[in-house]
Amino acid sequence: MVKAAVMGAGSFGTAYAKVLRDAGTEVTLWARRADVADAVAQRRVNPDYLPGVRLPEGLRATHDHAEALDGADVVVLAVPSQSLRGNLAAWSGDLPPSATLLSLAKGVEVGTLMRMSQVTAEVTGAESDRIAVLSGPNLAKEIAAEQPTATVIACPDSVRAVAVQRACATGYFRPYTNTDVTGCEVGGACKNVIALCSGMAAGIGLGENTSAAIITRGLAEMTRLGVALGARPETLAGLAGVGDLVATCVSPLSRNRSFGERLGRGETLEQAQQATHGQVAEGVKSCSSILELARSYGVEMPLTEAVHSVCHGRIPVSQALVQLLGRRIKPE
Ligand SMILES: NC(=O)c1ccc[n+]([C@@H]2O[C@H](COP(=O)([O-])OP(=O)(O)OC[C@H]3O[C@@H](n4cnc5c(N)ncnc54)[C@H](O)[C@@H]3O)[C@@H](O)[C@H]2O)c1
Ligand SMILES: O=P(O)(O)OC[C@H](O)CO
Repeated sequence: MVKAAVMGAGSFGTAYAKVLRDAGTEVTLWARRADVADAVAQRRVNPDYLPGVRLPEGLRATHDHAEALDGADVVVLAVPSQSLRGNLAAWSGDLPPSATLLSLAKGVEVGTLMRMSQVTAEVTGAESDRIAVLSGPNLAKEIAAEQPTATVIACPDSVRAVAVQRACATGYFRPYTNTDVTGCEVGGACKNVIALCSGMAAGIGLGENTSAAIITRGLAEMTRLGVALGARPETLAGLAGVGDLVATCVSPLSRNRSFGERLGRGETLEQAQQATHGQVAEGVKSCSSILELARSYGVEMPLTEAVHSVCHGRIPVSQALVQLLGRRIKPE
């Protein structure tokens, strides 16, 4: 039986641990907080992150990272992107040397401008064929409710991708494989920023024409960046690109969209942050790193630029809108 360590017991780490366990994989979930590990191990619940969800029998949980990692074939990295480097450094002495390292995080590191697979390679020294990413339209609460969900598992080594695919395929969770790690990571990181934008538009009262324009032009700008970084455009047209973009831009369950909506309604960044109750809206930080990355490749990302101006330049959403619509008109 495949053995997995899921490192991070937030919403998605917990939901994906359930998927793996439901698929027949042996799973240990590592929680940063001892009380969360105890709740999962003893009562089969994670009330802070997935309230109301009954977790499967046989799902182990611990607060001790070495215990979770011991003998794992797959190590699932389920912490927020800006904390991945620090967490990996703390775990690196205990990572099994031939395990597949599977990142669930959707972001670009501030400062280094690295994608999560690059951070993982740098910190652990693992070869790129051992590093995989999972990305797609995967709202944790819907997965935990066992609603039909598809995703993409990307790894340069297709044998490893298929092994992870088999370890998490269930009646409600359908993983596809891909070798385009860059495309999946660019899609996952950029869609959070576009979802912030979509939420901002909804928050100031705009309707579906605007929403559709943001999603479509958001796809165009994330595809431009992906291609510049070596991704395949087909990946951005798939589940990890347009699929995730649509789910995140339209769902009230998305933390990024909800965060943007609060800003659109006139709340400050601090007020919106407080309302997340400690959960991550990854796009707030990644809009800076993505924008810097895009500029370094000469790629235009006007929606990302607008989100960055609102979040970090502190301009009102209405002013960002005027700036966007004042851009030079051009062919599609
Ligand atoms: N929630 C979803 O629906 C979903 C779906 C797909 C991908 N993701 C991605 O998965 C990653 C994790 O998201 P999540 O929803 O599980 O996040 P979350 O905010 O619900 O939980 C984060 C978890 O990481 C732990 N953690 C460890 N070190 C941390 C640190 N230094 N700072 C903050 N938290 C730390 C927290 O204790 C917590 O258990 C993100 O990159 C997110 O974009 C989330
Ligand atoms: O809640 P969000 O905005 O972090 O989005 C969750 C997932 O990434 C959707 O696929």
